[in-house]
Amino acid sequence: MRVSFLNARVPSLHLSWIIVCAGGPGSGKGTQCMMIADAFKFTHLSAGDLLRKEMVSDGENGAMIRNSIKEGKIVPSEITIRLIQKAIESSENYKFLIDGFPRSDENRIAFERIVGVEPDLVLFFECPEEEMIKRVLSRNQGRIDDNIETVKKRLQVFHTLNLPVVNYYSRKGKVHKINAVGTLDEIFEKVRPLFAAFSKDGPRN
Ligand SMILES: Nc1ncnc2c1ncn2[C@@H]1O[C@H](COP(=O)(O)OP(=O)(O)O)[C@@H](O)[C@H]1O
Ligand SMILES: Nc1ccn([C@H]2C[C@H](O)[C@@H](COP(=O)(O)OP(=O)(O)O)O2)c(=O)n1
Ligand SMILES: [Mg+2]
Repeated sequence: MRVSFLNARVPSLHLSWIIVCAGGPGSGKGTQCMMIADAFKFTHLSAGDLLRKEMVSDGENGAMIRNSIKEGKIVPSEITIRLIQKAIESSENYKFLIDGFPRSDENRIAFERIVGVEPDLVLFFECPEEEMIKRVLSRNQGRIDDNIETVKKRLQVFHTLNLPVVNYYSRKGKVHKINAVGTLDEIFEKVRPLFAAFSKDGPRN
């Protein structure tokens, strides 16, 4: 177990690789992250999955998280960061793939302030809007936000809040764009070469 670091800048996280996965709803982030995590031994942390788990727990924020997700809005950063930190803390790994976070400049700035690290690489899955809508509406996971009304709101949030984060990291030379149209394997073959640099286990130098 790592040394506890909630609400503190943690030296051990500075020894980890952090890769962020961005893209609109249905662009295939979760699917590719699972394939990457499996092939390259990354710990996959989906911000949406962590929030959905918290939503159904007895925690005090459950109702608020449910409402935000239903409305396609971004949950306050402190809540999401706390869940991500807890997941990192309980891991022995030094390689993290964070899926769907940061999703706004507010998310990003709070993460930098609280955790004190920046991603090493940002994968950005580019997908046409009609394709994203089609995929979300046929996802079939019983999610309260996979309906046309909420998807439209999420696409709006993607343009106004998510893309500025991608643009910020792009200016820092950290973004790698991937065309997200194709079969799962075709997309994974575009992702694979980027991970050659992260194939070693253990702490980074
Ligand atoms: N390349 C692809 N082509 C077609 N369908 C896909 C592709 N990648 C993922 N999907 C499907 O589209 C839906 C959304 O994918 P998901 O990985 O959950 O996206 P995201 O996490 O970006 O919302 C899922 O039902 C998934 O099985
Ligand atoms: N950083 C984040 C990530 C997700 N959320 C909320 C708001 C999002 O619409 C939902 C669902 O996110 P999720 O990443 O699971 O959605 P997609 O995989 O892109 O379809 O969770 C958030 O508030 N903050
Ligand atoms: Mg997802």
